[in-house]
Amino acid sequence: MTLDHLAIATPDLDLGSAPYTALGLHPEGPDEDVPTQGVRVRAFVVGGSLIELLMPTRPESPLTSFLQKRGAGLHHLAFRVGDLDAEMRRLREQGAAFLSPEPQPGRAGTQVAFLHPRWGAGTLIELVEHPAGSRH
Ligand SMILES: CC[C@@H](C(=O)O)C(=O)SCCNC(=O)CCNC(=O)[C@H](O)C(C)(C)COP(=O)(O)OP(=O)(O)OC[C@H]1O[C@@H](n2cnc3c(N)ncnc32)[C@H](O)[C@@H]1OP(=O)(O)O
Ligand SMILES: [Co+2]
Repeated sequence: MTLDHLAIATPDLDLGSAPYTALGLHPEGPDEDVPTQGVRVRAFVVGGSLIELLMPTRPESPLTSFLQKRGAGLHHLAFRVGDLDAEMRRLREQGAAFLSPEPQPGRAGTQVAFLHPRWGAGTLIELVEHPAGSRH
């Protein structure tokens, strides 16, 4: 399993990007809206992983309540899996609690599923399956 991305919550993508651009990182492509999650994403490639900055695009986005309750900063870790359905079945057999019953659309054509932060010992953990042939 590999680390697919770290996600950082920010109220403003340009503000949130400042430390990463100062470090010499560049956005991978244009910002992407993911309406099913209520977020806009800016992704920076770091080695084989991404840092994703997430900004809410509507009041009921999970990022809106996160920013209100906790402020800007690390929001979740995401691990890349080959077969998301199989991995969800395997973890459910061990008692894992997913936040939605089925995989949902993520950025760049991915399918994603989130595990409750309680299961993640205080960290929100996401599993990601990429479409065949994609790098990031
Ligand atoms: C860009 C698209 C996609 C991708 O391709 O990568 C994404 O990453 S989308 C990212 C945004 N989507 C999500 O986060 C979906 C999953 N999240 C949720 O369903 C909710 O955010 C949540 C985790 C269930 C929290 O919902 P909320 O309504 O805010 O509930 P609470 O405030 O009551 O929180 C419950 C509990 O969990 C703790 N918490 C909340 N968020 C986090 C977090 N990001 N990291 C760690 N812990 C978190 C919160 O403090 C509460 O703890 P207790 O008080 O101890 O119960
Ligand atoms: Co994510």
